[in-house]
Formats: sequence, structure tokens, C-alpha cells
Amino acid sequence: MEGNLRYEKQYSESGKGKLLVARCFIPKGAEIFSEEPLISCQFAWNKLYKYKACDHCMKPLETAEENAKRLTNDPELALPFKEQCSVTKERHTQCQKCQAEYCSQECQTQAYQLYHRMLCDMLSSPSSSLNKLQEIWKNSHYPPETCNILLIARMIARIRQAENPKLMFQEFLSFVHDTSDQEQQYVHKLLGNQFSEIQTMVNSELREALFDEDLSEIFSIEGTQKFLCLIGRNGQGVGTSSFGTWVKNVEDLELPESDKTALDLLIDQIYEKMNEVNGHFLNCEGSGLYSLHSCCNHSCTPNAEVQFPYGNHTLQLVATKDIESGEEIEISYLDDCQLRRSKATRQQILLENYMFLCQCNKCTTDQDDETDESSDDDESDENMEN
Ligand SMILES: C[S@@+](CC[C@H](N)C(=O)[O-])C[C@H]1O[C@@H](n2cnc3c(N)ncnc32)[C@H](O)[C@@H]1O
Repeated sequence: MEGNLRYEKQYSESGKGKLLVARCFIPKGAEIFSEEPLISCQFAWNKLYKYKACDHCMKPLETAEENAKRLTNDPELALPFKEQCSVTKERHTQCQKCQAEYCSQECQTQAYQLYHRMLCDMLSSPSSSLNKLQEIWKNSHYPPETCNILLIARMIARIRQAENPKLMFQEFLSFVHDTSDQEQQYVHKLLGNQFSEIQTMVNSELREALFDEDLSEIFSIEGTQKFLCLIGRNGQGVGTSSFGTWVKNVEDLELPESDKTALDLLIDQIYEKMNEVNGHFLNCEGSGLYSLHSCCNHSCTPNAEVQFPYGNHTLQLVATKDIESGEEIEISYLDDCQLRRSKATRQQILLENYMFLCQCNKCTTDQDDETDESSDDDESDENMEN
């Protein structure tokens, strides 16, 4: 199988750590790989805002029409081509103990086998340390969120439920997780002074909920800090939307030109209304840790991008340019708007969020401060979403 892969892992000689390199020519638009996350989790505030998605794969649980009604605040809204909605409610299941909802029995079983068995009891009791931990986190990380502390609880449960917990722990440690850079100049922003009290609380609730003598290293304060940095530096934002999937499906339909025009108009009007009512928070969001994707370095002129074509947490890496054999495969950790900012601003955002001074081609050859197209006042709080 190795022989068919379009990429290989290498180690950078210029201090960028692991990286992915193309093993063959990859044409623009082609899939480089797709992968399931090692672990993923929705953001903590989703429930309150009524974003409903599978507790395991993040596939939306409300139909495209329900989704559109909620986000436009228009209970009368009706969508044509309802059969193009991919939500199949008759397949949905629920954990009888903690009420977690799933898009299918397969997801419920997978979640239980991977991490849910260890967490279910605690999640079903409102006063448990795990629920306390979620509340502590929610109260210090308001939307837009970039990670949920339950992701760490799931990581620990995944390690403890693994056939070989030490091996699974090592797998997580293969993601970059240092809490400061080599010169000790920069510390990850999740470990900033404003969060020091929270780190102690998080550590103590994690110990109470999930302590295991054999894995005591995870439960030290340094262990908690490492895990926080690990999700901060590698976590990939995931966004799913049943309306978005419906739009993609109806756009592929073979329709007479006049019907297509009417449909496009309807879609534009719905999106406009959604933006008016809800701003930019249209997706059910969360984050995940992906083994292969986390080997991709950042570039301010990337040649690949992350997509979620299946409407769940399965990630696909797609070439956005022709990539020559031997070329590094690079994504952007910045969104399009941030990519147009000056070198100084881009570097500051990357330092704050990922603790590195960008060594991509553009940054090492560029004196582009004057090309900055936007104000440098906005703060960035983006994860590896783009
Ligand atoms: C998701 S990891 C990418 C893979 C990483 N090189 C590794 O060894 O695992 C993100 C980290 O890679 C490094 N990195 C990514 N892009 C970089 C770049 N353009 N310049 C320097 N370091 C970079 C930084 O340490 C960053 O925190």
C-alpha cells in the first residue's frame, strides 16, 4: 500500500520538524489523502446555541430545512429538493445513560469502544468532575472557541481504553507539544498568565475524573500543559452544516437553466438572512487531532488545503496547485484574510497561536510589509481552520 501513497513523511533540516513531501506529481484539485481523526470533539458552547451534531463524527442531526429555519429565524421557510438532505433521522441513536446523540449505531459503537465507556458515567452526572471541568472551561473560553477541554478528557480516555495504553500515549506525544520554543522566548497562548489558575483547576479535575497510576505523567501540571499545547498547536477546526451539504448536493443537480437561476437566488437569499441573524457562526464547530494532517507545515503561499467533503469529521487534503514530486506539501494555518496581511502581522499571529517564527518561502524571501491589505488592529484567534 505504501507504494500508492502520494506523500511521505520527512524531517526538516531547517528546524521545521516533521513535514510531508509529495512522492509524485499531484495535479491541482487532486486528493492527497483523507483521514479520520485520532480524536475529535464539538465545542462546548454548541449545545446552548442549539447546534446539534453527532457526538462522535459531528455529522449534523437537524435536517437542512430545520437548520435553515433555525439560522434564519424563519419557521415558515421551506426548502425544495428535500431528498437532497443527507440527514437520516431514522438512523439516529442516543446513549441511554448520558443522552449523547449519534447519527448512527456505528458511530455510537465506535465512540463507546474508543473513549465513551470511560466517560459516560461522569457525563451523566451534572456534579461530576468532568462536567465541572466543562463549566470551568466554558466560562473562560467564550465563542468563537478554538478548542474544548473535553477533547483532552477524550484523549485520556482513548489512551486508557486502548489495548496498549502506553503505545497510544506515545502516539499522542508524536504531535508537537512543547510548551515553549527552544529559546524559551515564546509560550503558547493557552498557557498565558490569564489562564494559570484555570490550568490548576483543569489539572485537578482531570486527576479526579481520570487518574491512572500507570499514566501518572499525564496528570502532573506539566502533563496538562503539554496536552493543552498539543491541541493548541495541532488541533484542526471542523465545521459541518446540513444546509451546506444540501446546497452542495442541489448545485450538482441537472436542472433547466431557469430552475437553476431560481435555486441560486433562493440560496443567496437564505445565506443573506442567516448572516443577518447569526453573523458568521453557521456551522456546527469543533476540533480534532489528525495524525497525518498534523505533519503538514504552514506556508503563507500554500499548495494544499483541508476540506470536509463528507459533512462529518473526516478530513481530506486537496492540492490547490500542481505539486511537483519532492515538493513540500504545505497548508495555511491562517485564513484568507490573514494571509493578505503584512509579514509582521502574519508572523505575530503564527507566534501567538502556534509558537513559531514562520520560515516559509514567502516569509524568508519577502519584504512585503507594504502589501498589507487590511488594518493590523484585529486580533486573531483562529485555529488551523482555513
Ligand atoms: C502541526 S505541526 C506541523 C508539523 C511539525 N513540523 C512537526 O514536527 O510535527 C505545527 C508546528 O510545526 C512547526 N511549523 C509549521 N510550519 C512552520 C513554518 N512555516 N516555519 C517554522 N515552523 C513551522 C511549528 O513548530 C508548529 O508549531
